[in-house]
Amino acid sequence: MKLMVKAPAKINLALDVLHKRPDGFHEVEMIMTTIDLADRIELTERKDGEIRILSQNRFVPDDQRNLAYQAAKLLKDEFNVRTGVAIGIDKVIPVAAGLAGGSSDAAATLRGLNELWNLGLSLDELAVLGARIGSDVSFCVYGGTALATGRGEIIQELPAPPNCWVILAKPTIGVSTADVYRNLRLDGIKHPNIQAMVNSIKEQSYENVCANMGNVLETVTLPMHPEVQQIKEQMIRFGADAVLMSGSGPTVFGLVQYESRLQRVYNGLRGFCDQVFAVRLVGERNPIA
Ligand SMILES: C[C@@](CO)(OP(=O)(O)O)[C@H](O)COP(=O)(O)OP(=O)(O)OC[C@H]1O[C@@H](n2ccc(N)nc2=O)[C@H](O)[C@@H]1O
Ligand SMILES: Nc1ncnc2c1ncn2[C@@H]1O[C@H](COP(=O)(O)OP(=O)(O)O)[C@@H](O)[C@H]1O
Repeated sequence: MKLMVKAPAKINLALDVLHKRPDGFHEVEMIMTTIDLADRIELTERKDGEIRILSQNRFVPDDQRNLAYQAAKLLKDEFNVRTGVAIGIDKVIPVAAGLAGGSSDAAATLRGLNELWNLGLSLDELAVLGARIGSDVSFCVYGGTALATGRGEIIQELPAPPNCWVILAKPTIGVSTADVYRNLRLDGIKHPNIQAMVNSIKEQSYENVCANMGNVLETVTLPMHPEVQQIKEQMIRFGADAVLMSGSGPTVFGLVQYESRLQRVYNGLRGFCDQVFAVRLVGERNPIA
C-alpha cells in the first residue's frame, strides 16, 4: 500500500527564550503557525521490513540522520511493526532554513504510518512520540497555530491568525539551530510580548499581530549573517507590513494583507535572493494523515 502526506513548513510569529535549562535545552515561548509551503511525503510499504529514504535533494540525508527515518524507526520499534517502508521526500521547503522542514517530514511520517500500519494512535499520542525526535516535531504533528512552551514540545492550540500573505526569502547560507542557541546571550536583550501576540490572534487584529512580532534569536543570527538584516530592510522597503526572521534563521518572512502589495514585495526580493516564495498562512490543523 501507498500513502501521500503533506508536510507543511512553519514560521514563528514570535519567539522568546526564557533561560537555559539544566538539560542543555532552552525554555521557550513561541507562537508557531503553518504556511502553505509543503514537502510531499510518499510512504510505500516494504515487505522486507527495511526503512529507506528516497529524495532527489542533495541536502537531505538518506540514512538514519533523516528525521523521517527516525520517525519510522521509532514507530516500528515501539509497536513491533514487521513491515518496512520506503519514504519518498519531494523537498519543497528549503533545508536548514528555520522553517522546520525536517521536523515536518518526521511529523508527516508519524501521521502517515499511523494510518498505513493501522496503529490507531491519536494526534496527542503522536505528538508525544514526536518530541523524542526533535523539539519542533510535536507542533508539526498538529499544524495550525499554537503557543509552544517547554523546549517547544508543549502545545496549546490557538485560532488561525487573521488572513494574510507571507513572503519568504532565504539567503544561500544555512544556519545550525544548535549553534544559534549556544551563542545566545540573554542579558539585556529585548523580549517579545508573547501574551500580546496571543491576544492579537484571538482578537483577529492584523495590525497588532504585525506590531507584536519579535524573535530573540535574531540577536545571534543577524550579527553573524548581515545579509539577513539586508533582506529584512529590502522587504520593508518594498512594502511588507512587518518582517521577522523565522526560528534560528536564516529565512526572513514578511506579512502583507493585500495581493496588490504581494507582487511588489515578491518581485523586489527576487532580484536580491534566489529562494523567494509567496504563500498563504494555513489556519487549520493537519488531518490525521
Ligand atoms: C529554533 C526553532 C524554533 O521553532 O526552530 P528552527 O529554527 O530549528 O526551525 C526550534 O526551537 C528548534 O527546534 P528543533 O530544530 O526541533 O531543535 P532540536 O532538534 O530539538 O534541537 C537542536 C539543538 O538546538 C538546541 N535547542 C533546541 C530547542 C530548544 N528549546 N533549546 C535548545 O537549546 C539544542 O542545542 C539542541 O541540541
Ligand atoms: N527530512 C529532512 N529534511 C531536511 N533536512 C533534514 C531532514 N532530516 C534531517 N535533516 C537534517 O536536519 C538539518 C536541519 O534541517 P531543517 O529541518 O530543514 O531545518 P531547521 O531545523 O532550520 O528548520 C539539515 O541540515 C539536515 O541535515
